[in-house]
Parts: sequence; C-alpha cells; structure tokens
Amino acid sequence: MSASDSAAAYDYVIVGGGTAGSVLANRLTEDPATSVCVIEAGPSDHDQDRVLRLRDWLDLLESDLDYAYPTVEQPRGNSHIIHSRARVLGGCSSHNTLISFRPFPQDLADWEAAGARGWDNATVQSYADRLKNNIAPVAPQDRNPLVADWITACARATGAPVVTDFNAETSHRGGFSEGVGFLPLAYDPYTGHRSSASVAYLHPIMGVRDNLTLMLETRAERVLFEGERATGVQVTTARGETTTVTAEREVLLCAGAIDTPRLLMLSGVGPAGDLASAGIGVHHDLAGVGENLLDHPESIIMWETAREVPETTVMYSDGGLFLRRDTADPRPDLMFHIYQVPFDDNTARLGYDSPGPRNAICMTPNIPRSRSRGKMWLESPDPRVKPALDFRYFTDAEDYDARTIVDGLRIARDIAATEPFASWIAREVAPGPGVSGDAELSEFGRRAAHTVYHPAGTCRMGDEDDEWAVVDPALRVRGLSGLRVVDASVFPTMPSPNPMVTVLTVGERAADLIRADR
Ligand SMILES: Cc1cc2nc3c(=O)[nH]c(=O)nc-3n(C[C@H](O)[C@H](O)[C@H](O)COP(=O)(O)OP(=O)(O)OC[C@H]3O[C@@H](n4cnc5c(N)ncnc54)[C@H](O)[C@@H]3O)c2cc1C
Repeated sequence: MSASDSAAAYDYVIVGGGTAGSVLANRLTEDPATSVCVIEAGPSDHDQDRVLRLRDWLDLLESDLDYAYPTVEQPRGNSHIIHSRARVLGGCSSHNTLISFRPFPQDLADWEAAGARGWDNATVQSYADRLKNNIAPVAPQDRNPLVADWITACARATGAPVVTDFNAETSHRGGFSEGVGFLPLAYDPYTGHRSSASVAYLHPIMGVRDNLTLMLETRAERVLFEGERATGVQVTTARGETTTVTAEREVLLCAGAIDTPRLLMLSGVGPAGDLASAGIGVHHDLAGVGENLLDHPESIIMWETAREVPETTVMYSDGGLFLRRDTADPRPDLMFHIYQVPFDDNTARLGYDSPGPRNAICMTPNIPRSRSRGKMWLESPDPRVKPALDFRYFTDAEDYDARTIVDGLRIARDIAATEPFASWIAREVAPGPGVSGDAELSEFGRRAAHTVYHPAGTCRMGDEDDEWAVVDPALRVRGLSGLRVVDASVFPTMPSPNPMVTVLTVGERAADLIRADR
C-alpha cells in the first residue's frame, strides 16, 4: 500500500487520489498488466467516520483535512471567502455535500463550441452512465418536513414543477429548465455514508489489485521532464523524504482546479511572465495555466424560524430549486439551495445576529453560469506558499452576476411569503426587511457572498491551435508529451449545476482516451 523506495517506476503516475483521480486509478488498473501509482497528499478516508458520515461534512471545513485557500481582495465581492479543498483520499468528494447532477446537454454544447471536440452530449452521457457511485434522490426516511413544505411553497410561488428525480429529467426528457425537489445525492441511504469517489472506486480495490500503489500523505512538488516529455514526479513522503516516482508512460495530474495549475507552475509550465515574477524558471511557456478561473458564486438570505427545525436530514441542505429568467436558453439561470442550519459565517461578520442552531433556515441563490472570470498565480517558488486566487467576483461588464443575485433574493422573499413555508418563519434576519432597493440588495448580496465551492477551468480544454487552451480535447498538455490533466481544471466553461458528476465523468472518459493512445 505504500512505497518510499527512490525511483520507483510505474506505467502511470496519478497525482491526486481525489474525485477524478480515484476513477482513473480504478479504470486503469482493470488491466492487471498496467501498473499505477497514486500520489495523494492526504490520508486514507477508509476508516475515518468523520469523513464517511455525510451528515458531518460541515466539521471538515477548515479542519486538518482542508487546504483552506483564501482569495485575494475582491473589491466588488467578499474578500473573506475561504475555498475549502479536501486533503484526503477521495478529494473533495470526501468532504463535499455529494449533490449529484448529470451534466446538462446545452453545457456540453458550450464545451464543444469552446473547442472540446468529442465532448458532445451523447458521448459524455454514456460515460455518466458508467459511474459506480450510488446516486439517488434523498430517501423518504431522510426527508425533512420543513424542506417538504419549502418545496411546495417554491412550486406555488414560482410555478416551477416539483421534480422527483432531476437526473431522470436529464436522462429521459432532454433536461429541465425549472424544477424544485429533494436533491439527488451520492450516498448510502441505509448508513448515511458517502458514496464518494474513493468509496465507490478505490475501497473495493485497495489491497486487492497488486498493480495499484497508493502513496498517501505524500505531496507531489514538481513534475520532472526530459526535454518535452514528462518522466515522473518529485515527491515528499509522509516521513519527509524527497524521492522520485517515475512514469514509464504518463503523468496524470488530478490535483484539482487549484493544485493542478499550481503544480504545473511550480514545474515551470505556465505563463512565462507570471513564472518569472514568482522566481520560477520557465520550462514551457503556456499562457492559459491559471487563467479562466470559474466558480458558482452564491449569496444568502436567512430567517429565524417560529418553531425548531426538525432534525431529519442527510446533510442539512437537502432541497434545490432551479429557475429560468431568460427564455431564449433552455437551461435554468438561477439555482437555490436551502440550508436547514444557520449558514452565518458571512452574515455574522457583517454584524447580523444568528438564530440558534435549530432555529434558522436559509436560501442561497447562486449563479449557474457566472460571467465573471478569474485567474490564479503563484507568488513564490516555495511549494508551501499558497497560490493567489482572484475570482474577480461580480466584475462582469453587464453586471449580470450581481443582478442574478438580486433577482434571487427577491424571489426567495416571495417564497418565504408563501404557505406552507410562510408559517415556519418568524422574521427575516439577513439582509432584513429594511434592505429592499436594487442597489442595497446588490451591496448586501455581494458583501455576504460565498462560494458553492466549485472552482474549475484553470487548465481548460480547447483546440490544438487555441493559445489559451492548456490541454487538447484528449486532455494532453499542449506542447509537452506524457502529461495530461484529468480533473475540474479542464472545464472550458462552468457546468450549470453542481459539477462533481461531470468531474467523475471526465475521469471515466479520460481512462478510455489514455487506453486509446497506448
Ligand atoms: C465543501 C464543498 C462542497 C461541495 N459540494 C458539492 C456538491 O454537493 N456537489 C457537487 O457536484 N460538487 C460539490 N463540490 C465541488 C466538487 O466536490 C469538486 O468540483 C470536485 O470534487 C473536484 O474534483 P477534482 O478531482 O477536480 O479535485 P479533488 O477532488 O479536490 O481532488 C484533488 C486531490 O488531489 C490531492 N492533491 C492536491 N495537491 C496535491 C499534491 N501536490 N500532491 C498530491 N496530492 C495532491 C488532494 O489532496 C485531493 O485529494 C463541493 C466542494 C466543496 C469543497
């Protein structure tokens, strides 16, 4: 299970045993003649109940299992957001909420239009069909009566249909424009445990397949090259030793949308000017590394409840609402999660009081296709220094992002005024009924903004001749060989819904692309 011998060699070296990395490790080791080493900076999740119990996810944020990346100052947004990224086997699928939406057909049409040839809807859905995770709507015994009343009120107030299985709408009806219901989750309804990437793809084969090596608590610090070819990775092991892991065929970067571009830049692959400013020697000038930083920004409205919120839940955010304002596009353009707990980090900082833990209910409107684009870069060649993340929240020229949040806050108030949800509510805590003009709502919405924790796009896919693309449609890093990126970094544009299933699907398809190149 562990290897620390120097210069160990494998066919494939996967950096990051996270969401996409777990899928890839499983699929590539299906062939007993193929050897794979997974280098994972975090520990195993295998016997960690605090990780496996989905209901406890909030305790993992900013814990020892979280890289917790700050952002640079956001003049039009909230400068205090901490981007959680998991440091544990399974990656973010081991500390997220496991909301699981199949990719939307029109989002994949956007990918193809952006140069991601071959990532069409029919192809990608066929890979989504292969996922091993147990994905199903919140089970009947886990359905909170308050959330059920919220769903009814949403349908009445907005006209959105109540949906029993969002993913069935995508699989069998070509998608949905609007809808409200209990969310599809990757979990085991009998135990409340995660059906994360590690649970579904790694646990069944750990210690079973001899051709799989896991190097846990081992950090990749640099990709090694001979000329243009990636030959392996320099790592620091759990014991603090620096060693080399050699890839006979390919190095596969699956460290996520922040750590993959970070590792490329630490290895001298990235925009030459940015690398020089950080004191890093340039091995391969690649303009797009760290550009196109995407996210789903959200804001919040919080109420104090008139009665205690019933405790039944899977993970305290079990319902979702999708709405569409622009009828020219079939996709929803506003999404809301409901939070059955006081999600008050940002409101408390702004001076709002917080109801008790059992007396708050929140709605968090988010922007499915945010138009602001960010960038990340390094400020030091030291691999321990965290990167600079500038999401440039709410900076799009048309102010579309801020207007979407204002629309969301207003719609949330309409829902709160509608039975049977209305009678659960005692008062609006934040932003409070006094905040009602567009400008005031925008100011509050942006200052109290948060992330749905979906950074992506920083090594985006594109045509071979697109100078801002980092990888080609087969996920190979442009201008180099033996090196691919397989994680949320490769998204050319942001999927409208929560992206984890799309990441898993990228892992599934990547395995076929890699095998096809052998
Ligand atoms: C709190 C939270 C809640 C979320 N909720 C949802 C949700 O409900 N539904 C949804 O669809 N999406 C959700 N997301 C987003 C989703 O989880 C991510 O988009 C997805 O899991 C990213 O997968 P990945 O493979 O790109 O990266 P990750 O899963 O982050 O995997 C990266 C792995 O690489 C490892 N690593 C990093 N650097 C190194 C290094 N240098 N050396 C070795 N290993 C390294 C990390 O430890 C990690 O295991 C959430 C995210 C968070 C943080």
